[in-house]
Amino acid sequence: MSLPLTEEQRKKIEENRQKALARRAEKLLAEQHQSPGSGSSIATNSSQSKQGPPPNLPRDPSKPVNHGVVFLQQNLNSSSNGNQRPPNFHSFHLSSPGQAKGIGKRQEDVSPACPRHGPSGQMTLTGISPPLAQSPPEVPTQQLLGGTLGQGHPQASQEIKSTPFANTAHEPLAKAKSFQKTLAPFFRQPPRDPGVEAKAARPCTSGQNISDTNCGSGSATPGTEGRRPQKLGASLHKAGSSQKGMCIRSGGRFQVKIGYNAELITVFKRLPSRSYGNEPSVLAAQSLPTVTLEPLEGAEDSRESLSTGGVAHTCLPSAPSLAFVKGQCVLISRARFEADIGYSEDLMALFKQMESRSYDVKTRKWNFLLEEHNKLIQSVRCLPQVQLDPLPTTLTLAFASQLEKTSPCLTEPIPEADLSGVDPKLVSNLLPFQRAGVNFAVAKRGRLLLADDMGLGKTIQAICIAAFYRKEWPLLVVVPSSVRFTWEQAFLQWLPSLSPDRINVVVTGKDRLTAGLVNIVSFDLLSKLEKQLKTPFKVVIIDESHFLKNIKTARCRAAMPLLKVAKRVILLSGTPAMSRPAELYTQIIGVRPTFFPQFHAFGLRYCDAKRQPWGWDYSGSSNLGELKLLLEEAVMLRRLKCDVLAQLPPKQRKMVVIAPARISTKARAALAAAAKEMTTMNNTKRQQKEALLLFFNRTAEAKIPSVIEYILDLLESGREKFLVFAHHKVVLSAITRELERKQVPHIRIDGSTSSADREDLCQQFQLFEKHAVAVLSITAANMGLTFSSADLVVFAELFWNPGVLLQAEDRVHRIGQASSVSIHYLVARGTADDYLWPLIQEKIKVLGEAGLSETNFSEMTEATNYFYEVTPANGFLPLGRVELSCLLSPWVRREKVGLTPADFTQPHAERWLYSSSSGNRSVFSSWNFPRIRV
Ligand SMILES: Nc1ncnc2c1ncn2[C@@H]1O[C@H](COP(=O)(O)OP(=O)(O)OP(=O)(O)O)[C@@H](O)[C@H]1O
Repeated sequence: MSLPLTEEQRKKIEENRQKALARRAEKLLAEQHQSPGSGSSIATNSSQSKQGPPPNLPRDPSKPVNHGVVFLQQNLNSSSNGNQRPPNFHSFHLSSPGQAKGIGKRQEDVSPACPRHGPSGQMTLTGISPPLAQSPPEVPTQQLLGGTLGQGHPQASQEIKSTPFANTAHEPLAKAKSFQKTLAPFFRQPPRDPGVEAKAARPCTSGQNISDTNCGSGSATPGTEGRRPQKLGASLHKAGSSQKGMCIRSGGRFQVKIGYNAELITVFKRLPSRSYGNEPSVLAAQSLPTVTLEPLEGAEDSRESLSTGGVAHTCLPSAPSLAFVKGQCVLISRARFEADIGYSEDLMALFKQMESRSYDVKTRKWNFLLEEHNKLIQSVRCLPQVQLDPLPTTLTLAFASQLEKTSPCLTEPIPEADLSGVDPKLVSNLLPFQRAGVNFAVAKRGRLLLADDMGLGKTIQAICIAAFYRKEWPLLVVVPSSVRFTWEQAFLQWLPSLSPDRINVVVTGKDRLTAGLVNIVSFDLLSKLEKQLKTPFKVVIIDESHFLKNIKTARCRAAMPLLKVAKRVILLSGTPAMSRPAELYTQIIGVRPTFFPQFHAFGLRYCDAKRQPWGWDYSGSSNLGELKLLLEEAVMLRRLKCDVLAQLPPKQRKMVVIAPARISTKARAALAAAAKEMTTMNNTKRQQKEALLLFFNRTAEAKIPSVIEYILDLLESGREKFLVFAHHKVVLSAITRELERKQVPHIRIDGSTSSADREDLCQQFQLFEKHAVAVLSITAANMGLTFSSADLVVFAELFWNPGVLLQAEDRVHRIGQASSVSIHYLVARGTADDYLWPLIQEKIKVLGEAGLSETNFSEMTEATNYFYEVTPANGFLPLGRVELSCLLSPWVRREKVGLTPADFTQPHAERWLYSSSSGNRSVFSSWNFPRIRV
């Protein structure tokens, strides 16, 4: 940390600064003398305003007259151009003290005397003229006068007070012109990063910027920002004398205290917010031999101040540029862009030549059809004092059809994709909005970010899109490790044509990444295994693609090259950016590698990039409307739950298969022992029950790491509020411990929580504004509590009484719940869940058939792939209907197919048993028994 400067050090620094500035002025002056051609200042561009193009008139240094000027500014913070960098105010020097005269006429009255320089249509002192002539007709005159024009008029927030100044109307016409030359550098933009400046710099069209034309007075005002003060220095030197003045803040306005200078007054008169005060103090600066206007104290960026008279100058924040306007084009809709730029008379004239022009009274900006973009930019390049940056190339490419007007209609309907090659089971199950998602993906040639809200079925859509490009497989699916097996199940469920042994779930770093036709790998393993890749995958799915948000992470570094070479890239995320646009960058270039090749360009435009002493800060946001349009046009499809609520069931259950790899060897051994105990043939019913309880206990401990991993993944994915139910204290405690460690706000309600506390905790959770987790006991918190502010329930453990589970689900699915509720059941292979899950299914089914439960659990979960429908066609034997009594006892099933306890713990690739109950519905888990081929 640096120590504060002492007073003495500050003085020394200030002295040195003054000296440096003086030396700089000297040097510039010398340069000025050496190159007479460049000594000219104001561009020869004259306005085509009502007054017509006046000649370049020499500055008149005569008539020293004492007078004061009060220059009022209402809104010191108003930004004058699209760059959002307010021009700064600089000191100025005038060569000839003038005779005091009244100056009070409005610009229109004086205009014949106000020379404009340069080619037709060009106004030199951009932003000074009152906006009346250029104002859109819709804007009330009073607004214009009152300074509410805003963007189109940098000084629009200034109030016009036409307090008469003495005698200005009688000033020789010639005087006015030199004001432009002299005052132009007063308001300049702060120094910018050279890189940024270079990027933003508009090529000088004819080499004729402001500095290129000599107005005959010898004073100089360069057109380029960096050169303006130099020319000013030259001007001062030639004049040989100057006046001193200063800016004094006065409420929302500021006063300029300075002696008379005819040119200065002419400029003042052209400022709409001018007002004249006759207080003695204002006159204090009169008749000084030099003119130095000291800017307001405390203004930003004192480094930018220029001192030519030995006075330290600071900059005036937000003062409008008198000479140079700079801004940018910003997209505001698929068809239109707006010019985000300060006021310039010539620019207004140019805008009015655009056929598609439209003025937005709210934003006070002009906007145009995209097809006029190139024309406008080209025309603006002829205005030396205006810099209007075009839309970035990425945008012009993305909206090429609008720019080139190749597309007759604005929103062309997305054609229906031909899904005849995709499994009918999948296609027929797509909800209408999901089908539209697949169409969108195919229209984008298989490269997109599918950013549907959580729970809207991104998995089924992604599988369908990938299946559309099946000829280009093998397919790579990169997912968080906690959902690897859920994805496997989803492929099995939705693509019956895909043989199960063609699915390769990569479980360890020793596995092969390319062993299957469908290869599912976690982010972390991908970074270890990517070197295995000899030929790139042509089709890649990335689930929870926001995991790639940080380009520096190993997972991102591993995935990005794959995405670049893949032909189809399907990114899935319900929360592509959780806090700032910078997080979107990798996902955007993942889908469109040619967009914004440099992050910096993206950062400047959309992350409000700011240079800090330590480097660039990209944590902000800017032009978000444009970013949204770009994403929607070329990268992303996003639907919110509320958009498609009518198509969604009130509850969506999902079985999440927890990765068995997370179960420790010790736990696995304990589970095997418990399973063995359960399968002892001669056990009584009571003994069987005890054995199941033992198995259940062991399962609880074994599942803890995977449960925690899943919860943390949910939090990382942006799930804000959810409930986690568990039965065992050890599980509840492990979860709360982890949440405490991660400092995630949470509540816990279990059997030891008093009824008074329960209500309080419940209220606390309901009122939490950000993310929060309610950790609840299945048996102690399944009734009487309302958690409708959440829409997700996670069951870390199962329970044999489905009625209790349903009640627990309904803590969220109740009155006050406006959304579709997601229920995730975490089920671990090779554990008691193998028994409990089918048991629960059937019990609920029975309840449903008896009219005691509205929920057809089996139907819901069938869609969530716990079961596998078997047909002889796919090589498996349907075992026929199994009696309900048998279903309630897992042993019957086992005996029926002749399994041994060891089968329960075999590697998942070999576990397949299929059976069917009524109709075609399978009722047995697809993974908890060995596979039996017919
Ligand atoms: N068309 C459908 N038919 C049947 N079930 C569906 C359908 N669409 C989605 N589901 C089910 O809805 C649940 C949520 O789907 P999925 O997990 O794909 O959502 P998601 O958008 O990926 O959510 P998240 O972002 O939370 O991962 C799953 O159980 C899924 O099987």
